[in-house]
Amino acid sequence: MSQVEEQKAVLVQKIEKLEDRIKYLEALLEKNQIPFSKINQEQQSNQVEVESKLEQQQEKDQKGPLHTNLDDPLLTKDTIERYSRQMLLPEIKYKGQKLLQNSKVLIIGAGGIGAPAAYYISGMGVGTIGIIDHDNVEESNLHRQIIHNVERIGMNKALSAKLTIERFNHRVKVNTYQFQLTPENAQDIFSQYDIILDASDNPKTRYLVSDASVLAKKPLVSGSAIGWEGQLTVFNYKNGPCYRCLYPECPKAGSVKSCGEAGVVGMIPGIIGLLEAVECMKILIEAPQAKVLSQRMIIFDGYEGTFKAFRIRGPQKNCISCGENKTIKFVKDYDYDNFVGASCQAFTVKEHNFKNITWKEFVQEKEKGFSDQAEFIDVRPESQYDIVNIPLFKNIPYQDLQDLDENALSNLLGDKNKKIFIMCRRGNMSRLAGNDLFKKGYKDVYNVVGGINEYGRDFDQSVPFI
Ligand SMILES: Nc1ncnc2c1ncn2[C@@H]1O[C@H](COP(=O)(O)OP(=O)(O)OP(=O)(O)O)[C@@H](O)[C@H]1O
Ligand SMILES: [Zn+2]
Repeated sequence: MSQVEEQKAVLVQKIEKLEDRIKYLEALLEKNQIPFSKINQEQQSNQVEVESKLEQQQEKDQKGPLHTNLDDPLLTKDTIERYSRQMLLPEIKYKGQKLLQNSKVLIIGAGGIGAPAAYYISGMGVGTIGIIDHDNVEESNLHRQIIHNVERIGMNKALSAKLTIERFNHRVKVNTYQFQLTPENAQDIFSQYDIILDASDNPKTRYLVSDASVLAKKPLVSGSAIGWEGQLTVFNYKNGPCYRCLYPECPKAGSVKSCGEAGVVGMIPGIIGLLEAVECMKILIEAPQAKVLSQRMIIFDGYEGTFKAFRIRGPQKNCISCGENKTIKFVKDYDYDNFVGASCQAFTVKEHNFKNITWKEFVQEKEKGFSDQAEFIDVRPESQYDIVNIPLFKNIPYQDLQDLDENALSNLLGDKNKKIFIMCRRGNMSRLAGNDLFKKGYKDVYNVVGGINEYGRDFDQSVPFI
C-alpha cells in the first residue's frame, strides 16, 4: 500500500467514525432535548468532551430525587447496559466493572495473539489499552489477526487495531506505539500501565518484556502459539516466577521458530489471545477466589483436542531479574543482543565461510550450464516446499540436514568438492545450512540470497509470497 493510499484509508476510517459519532451525539441531543446551538463552538471540536458533557447532562437530568450507588462518572447508564451481561456475574458486579474501567492494559504486538486479545479486552471495557507494534499488516496475517482487514494491508498494526477498536467500543482509549519495543523505551512505557500482555514472537522481546515487567512491578500475562499448539502462563504475579525463572537460558538456535517459519492454525493464537484476556480480567477485577495462572501453565493442543494445566517452576533465588541478588536494574543497561545472540537467535550467522549468490547470478550461471559437480538443496520444511518450489532444488529440510553425519551427507551429496547451492524461504535458514555444510567439509557452498520470496518478487510474479 502506498503512503497516499495508507493516508486515504486512515481518513476514510476517520470519516466513518465521525459519522457514527455524529449520529450518536444527535441522538443524545434529541433524547435530552438540548438545542444544538447550546453547545459552544470550542467544545464542538472536541468530541470526547462534548460527549462526556452530554452524558453527564443526561445523567443529571435523569437522576431521581434519591441517591443511587452509581458513583463512577465513567460508568454511565449506556456503559452499564453495554457491559451488563458480564456485570451480572457475582465475581464482577459494579465494583469489578469499575476496576476494569479504571485500568490500563499494555499489549506487546498486535499479531496472532495480540489482535484477538486487544479486541476482547476492549470488549470487556478496560479504560485504556496501549498497543505497541512496529510492523505493518500483511496479507498472510489475515487468516488469524482478525482485528485487521484487507484495506489495512501496509498499515501499521497498532494503528489498524486502534481503528477497529474505536468502531467497536469508542469508550476505550487506545494509545498506539507505532515502533519497536526496545530496552531504551520499555521501562518508560510499562510504567504507564497496570498489566502487561506479551503477544510478541521472538525471544529477545520476551526477555525484555519480562525484565521490564519485573522492574515496573507489573503482572505479565504471556502466551505463545505455533502449529496446532499454544501455551499460556502469568509471570510476576504476587511473588510468582518471572520468565527468566522458567527459562534462565534461551532455547538453542534453530529450535526457536516463528509462525512465519513453522506455520500456525489461525484459531490457536486466537484461543491463546482470548485466554490471555481472561487472565487479564481475573487480575484486574481482583477476584479473591480466582485462580490466576501464576506458577501454572496451560498447554492447548488443537490437533489432539486437549487442554493440560500443570505446575511450573517457582521463583528462583538466583534469577538475575527477580532473584535475591538480581543484577538487572535497568533494561537499557542489559545486552539483550548478546544474551540472545549467544544462544537463541535462530538465524544469526555472524561468521560464515559459504559464498552468497544472487538469483540473477544464479540464473546467469545456469544459462552457462552447470557441470554435474553441483547439487541444489532447498532446506525449507517439507510443507513450505510443497506449496511452491523450484524442482531443480531437492528438499532436504534444515532439521534433517543438521542430523546427518558426514557419511550420510556424502551418500546424499557425493563428492565434497561439488558446488552446493542452498536456498530457503528468505535466505536465513540457508545461511545456517551453509555454515553447517562448510563445517562438515564442503568448501564450495553457495547461499542463494533472499530465498524463494526474493525469486518470486524479482523474477516470477506467480510465486506466492509466503
Ligand atoms: N519488540 C517488538 N516491539 C513491537 N512489536 C513486536 C516486537 N516483537 C514482536 N512484535 C510484534 O508482535 C507480533 C507477533 O505476531 P505474530 O506472532 O502473529 O507474527 P507476525 O510477525 O505477525 O506474523 P508472521 O510470523 O506470520 O510473519 C508482530 O506483529 C510483531 O511485529
Ligand atoms: Zn525471575
